[in-house]
Amino acid sequence: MKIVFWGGTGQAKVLREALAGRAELLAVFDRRALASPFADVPLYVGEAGLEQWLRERGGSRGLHAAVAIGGARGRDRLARMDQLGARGFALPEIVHPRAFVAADVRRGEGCQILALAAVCTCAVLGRGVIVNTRASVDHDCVIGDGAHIGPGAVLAGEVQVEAGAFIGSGAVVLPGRRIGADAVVGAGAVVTRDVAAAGVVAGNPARPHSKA
Ligand SMILES: CC(=O)SCCNC(=O)CCNC(=O)[C@H](O)C(C)(C)COP(=O)(O)OP(=O)(O)OC[C@H]1O[C@@H](n2cnc3c(N)ncnc32)[C@H](O)[C@@H]1OP(=O)(O)O
Repeated sequence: MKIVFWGGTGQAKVLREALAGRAELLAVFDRRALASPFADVPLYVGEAGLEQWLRERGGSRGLHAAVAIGGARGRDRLARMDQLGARGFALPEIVHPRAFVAADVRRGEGCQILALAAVCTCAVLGRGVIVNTRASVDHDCVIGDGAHIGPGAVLAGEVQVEAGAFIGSGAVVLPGRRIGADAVVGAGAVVTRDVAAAGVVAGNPARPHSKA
């Protein structure tokens, strides 16, 4: 598969490694004028850079794209997926060969499931979801579009994570809890109660977090 990435930072490096030997990376795009993260792949800046590249190449026919935007920026990832899809790129899922994904897991386009992650039976992943390195999504979890389950986070069974939410590294969410849309769960938090939409929680047990 021939692929381009939108996003030229750490997530791009991780995605390329996840695809090693299975895809040819042709170009990286970013809204900022960054140095390319790869010595052998050029970085083009912004929409204008993408347009120029497509003109030179003669279009997006047969090409794939992945959006390498992580952190709490799930809405940005989804918006960029929409733009690339509208330009004719296919948006494949990227599953690291050393991730475990149960055969019955349903997942939307453009999901990214990284090394040593586990996604267990009857889980449902929306569009553009990231299950990051060594994260665990247990049985019957439902993860909304654009949500990001951070490195090493653990979702017990039947957890619901709504669209755009971000679960920080190493957080634990107890069975059946609901994390509202666009909420942020801090690194290492232990979530014992539901989290409201757009809420930010941290600590053990997790409590609403505000800047000091
Ligand atoms: C591969 C990858 O890297 S994927 C990306 C993974 N990224 C993460 O997991 C990051 C998750 N984000 C966090 O945990 C953040 O710190 C948040 C969202 C909880 C808080 O962010 P901010 O409000 O910007 O926190 P800020 O850094 O200003 O710290 C404010 C206070 O909260 C404390 N704090 C920050 N994060 C946490 C946390 N996770 N748990 C407990 N306390 C925390 C800080 O120590 C600070 O306390 P102080 O004022 O007494 O020194």
